[in-house]
Order: sequence, then C-alpha cells, then structure tokens
Amino acid sequence: MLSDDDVKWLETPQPGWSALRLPHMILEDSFVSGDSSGRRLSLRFFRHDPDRSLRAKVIFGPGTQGPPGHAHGGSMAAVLDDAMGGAAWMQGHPVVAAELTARFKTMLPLGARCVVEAWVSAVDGRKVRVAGRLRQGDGDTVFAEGEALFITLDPKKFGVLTSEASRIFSELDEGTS
Ligand SMILES: CCCCCCCC(=O)SCCNC(=O)CCNC(=O)[C@H](O)C(C)(C)COP(=O)(O)OP(=O)(O)OC[C@H]1O[C@@H](n2cnc3c(N)ncnc32)[C@H](O)[C@@H]1OP(=O)(O)O
Repeated sequence: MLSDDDVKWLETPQPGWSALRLPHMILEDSFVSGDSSGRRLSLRFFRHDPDRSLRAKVIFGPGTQGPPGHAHGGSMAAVLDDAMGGAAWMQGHPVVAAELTARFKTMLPLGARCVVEAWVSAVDGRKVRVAGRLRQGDGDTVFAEGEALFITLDPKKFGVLTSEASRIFSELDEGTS
C-alpha cells in the first residue's frame, strides 16, 4: 500500500533526530503503530536530540478515513495521544493519559507525509503535562494540535516495560542505536 519512497521517507530521520527502536512487545498490537499493511497508520518514532522531545513521521492510509479523502479526527487524536504519551515515557515518566484535548485546524489529506512533534511542558508530582502538534512533513501547515494530562503509574506495575524503556533511551545517549 505504501510506495518504496514513502517507506524510505518514513524511516529517514531529519538532522538532529535519533531513531527509536521500540520493542516488538510495545509495537505489535499497538492501536496506533501496530498496522504494517500501510492501510491504516504508518509511523516511525524518533527523538529530537537537542531538547529530547519526541518526533514521529506518519502517513494516514485509506483506512483512517473520516471525511472523504481525509483523515478521521479520532485517528489524528490517537496519533497525538500516542506521541504525547511517548514523549513522557521518553523522559522517564511511566504514564497513562487522564485527559486529552485536540484541536483540528486543517483537514488532512490521506497519504500526506506528516510529522508529529510532542514535548513535556510541565511536571508536578505525578501529573505530567504534554503538548503536541501534527503538521505537514515538508511545510508549516498544522493539521491538529493538542495538550494532555498524563498520570505517572507505580513503576512496580510496569516493571519490564519501564526497564526496557530506560535501556532503549540510554542506548540512544551512548549512540549505539
Ligand atoms: C510508549 C507508548 C505510550 C502510549 C501512551 C498512550 C496514552 C494512552 O492512551 S493511555 C490509555 C488511556 N488512559 C487510561 O486508560 C487511563 C485510565 N485511568 C486510570 O487508569 C486512572 O484514572 C489513572 C491512573 C489515570 C489515575 O488513577 P490513580 O493512579 O488512582 O490516580 P489518583 O490517585 O486518583 O490521582 C492522582 C492525581 O492525578 C489527578 N487525576 C487523576 N485523573 C485525573 C483526570 N482525569 N483529570 C485530572 N486530574 C486527574 C488526581 O486529581 C490526583 O491529583 P493530586 O495528586 O493533585 O490529588
């Protein structure tokens, strides 16, 4: 479903980005990134090294349609949710979403190459506030933006995932990934 050029674009980091190789256990059944057919959502995650925020490249396939030829708002909100949650995890906060706000600014044509940016904006005890933006990959058009409140979970409940996440991000710091 995706062209070879699309796959190459998805997998190529921009300057200052490091690829995140997330464990199969996180990706295989993920609602957002678990589809490898290209019909629904195709994503690749990166760390933006200068400020350690999250970036993702994403293409909304035909199976994400809402308005004819354009992405469903729920699919855009799901991508923002996932990216914002990932941004918090990337900074060492094992969280789940408690509240999410999404604003849809411009209709997103199916097949367009998009970039998601997500960053932690504030941490207050267990409350982690994150913001995000879904924009055109090669331009400034913003399709959607959002903010979310995430709540830190007891790391004991997340044992394996939390240590696996730490390992992935420390490998990035060592330049081995
Ligand atoms: C690596 C990829 C990551 C992908 C991430 C994707 C993100 C997701 O979609 S996660 C899935 C969707 N989210 C969920 O299913 C979460 C469901 N909710 C829950 O499990 C619980 O309500 C949970 C964990 C958020 C909070 O429960 P609990 O741990 O008992 O917290 P609790 O003690 O009640 O509250 C802790 C603090 O958070 C605040 N809080 C909790 N929920 C909310 C809320 N909805 N709104 C505002 N504040 C809240 C409380 O007021 C409290 O604040 P304070 O410390 O100031 O009193």
